[in-house]
Amino acid sequence: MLNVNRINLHYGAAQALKSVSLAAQKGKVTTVMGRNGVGKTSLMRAIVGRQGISAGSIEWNGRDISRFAPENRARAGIASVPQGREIFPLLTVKENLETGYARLPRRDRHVPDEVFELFPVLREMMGRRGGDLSGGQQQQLAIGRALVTRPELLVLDEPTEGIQPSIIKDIGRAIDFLRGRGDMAIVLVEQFFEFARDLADTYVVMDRGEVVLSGARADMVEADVRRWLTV
Ligand SMILES: Nc1ncnc2c1ncn2[C@@H]1O[C@H](COP(=O)(O)OP(=O)(O)OP(=O)(O)O)[C@@H](O)[C@H]1O
Repeated sequence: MLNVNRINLHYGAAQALKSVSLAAQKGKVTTVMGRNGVGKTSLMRAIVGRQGISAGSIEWNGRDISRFAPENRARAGIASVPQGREIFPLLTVKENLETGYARLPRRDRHVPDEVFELFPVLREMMGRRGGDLSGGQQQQLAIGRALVTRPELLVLDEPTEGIQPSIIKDIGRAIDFLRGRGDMAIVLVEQFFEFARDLADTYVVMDRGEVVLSGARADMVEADVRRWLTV
C-alpha cells in the first residue's frame, strides 16, 4: 500500500504541493485529476523520487521511502510511465523493453507474456526504432517497459494525452486487466475525465497544489468534480 502523507514540494521558493495526501492499494486504481499546472506531475515525481519533498512522508508497504533515491524505489517495486513517455527514440522496441532489466535478477530478464497480450503491436514492432512508432504505440511501449520490471505500484502520468481513441481503449483495458490481477496498486494521473472516472476506485482532485476533493468513485458527484476541471 502507498500512503502519501501531507507532503509539500517546492521548486526554489515556489510551492507546487501543499499538504497533499493520497493512498493507493493493490488491486485498485487511484486517479488524480485536475487542470494543467495544479501539481499532478509534481506529485508523481515525488512518489517515484524524481523530486524531493520538503515536508510530510511517503510510505510504501509500511516503509518510509521519502528519502529513497529513484533506483531504490524502483527496486522496492515502483515503476512509472512518465508524461511524454520518455522512450529512447534510437533504441529498438526490444531494446527499450530491455532497459527495464537492470534491476531484475538474471532469471527474470525476459518480457512477460502479458505485455504482448495487452499490446500485440509491440511484438510486431520489436525491431523498429522507438522514435519511428506512433504516439499511441510509444505509450504502449512505455507501459510495457514499466511492466517488464514486475512493479507492485504503477504510476501513470496522463497516458491518454495526444493519443487516438482506439489506443486509449487498449490502454484502458490494460489498466483494468492489471487492476484485476490484484497484486498491483495503480495511480493514474489523468485529465480526460471520462477515462479517469471509468477506471477509478478512488479519486483525488487537485487545484493549485492542494487536494480539493477526494473519495470513492461510488460516491463521486460528477458535477462537483467537473467544476474543478473546467477552466
Ligand atoms: N522544474 C520546475 N521548476 C519550477 N517550477 C515548476 C517545475 N515543474 C513544475 N513547476 C511548476 O509547478 C506547478 C505544478 O506543475 P505540475 O507540472 O506538477 O502540474 P500538472 O498538474 O502536472 O500540470 P500538467 O497537466 O500541465 O502536466 C506549476 O506552477 C509549474 O509551473
